[in-house]
Amino acid sequence: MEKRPINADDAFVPTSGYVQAMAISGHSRLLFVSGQIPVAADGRVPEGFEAQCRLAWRNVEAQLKAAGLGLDNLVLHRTYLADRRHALDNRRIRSEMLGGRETATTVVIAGIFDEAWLLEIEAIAAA
Ligand SMILES: CC(=[NH2+])C(=O)[O-]
Repeated sequence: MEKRPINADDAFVPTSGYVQAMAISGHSRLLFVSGQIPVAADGRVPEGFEAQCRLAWRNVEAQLKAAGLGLDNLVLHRTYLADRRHALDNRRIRSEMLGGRETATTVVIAGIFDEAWLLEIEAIAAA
């Protein structure tokens, strides 16, 4: 499978850890990951955005792993933030959790299902 990042020359080029588009070819499997929430396997919801963001990403990675995939397979992810004030921390933590990997992405400020959850992350991966 080949992933080819695309940033059109005649449009805004992001500098915050994502690409404007991702072309994939030669893949045989797609994985659609539901919104991953900041809830641990034991039902615990950690305090604060930093801990919740890291946990939601670990949950994304767990779903990828369960399907025999990993972070290198990510093509697109979409993050729903409960509050715009978390936007810059979200970028920083996302970049750390992805080890600098850049994919197509969207960040939306939204009401999350449970008020205790400060974000939710859905993803698409290919292999
Ligand atoms: C995609 C986007 N708005 C961000 O902050 O990474």
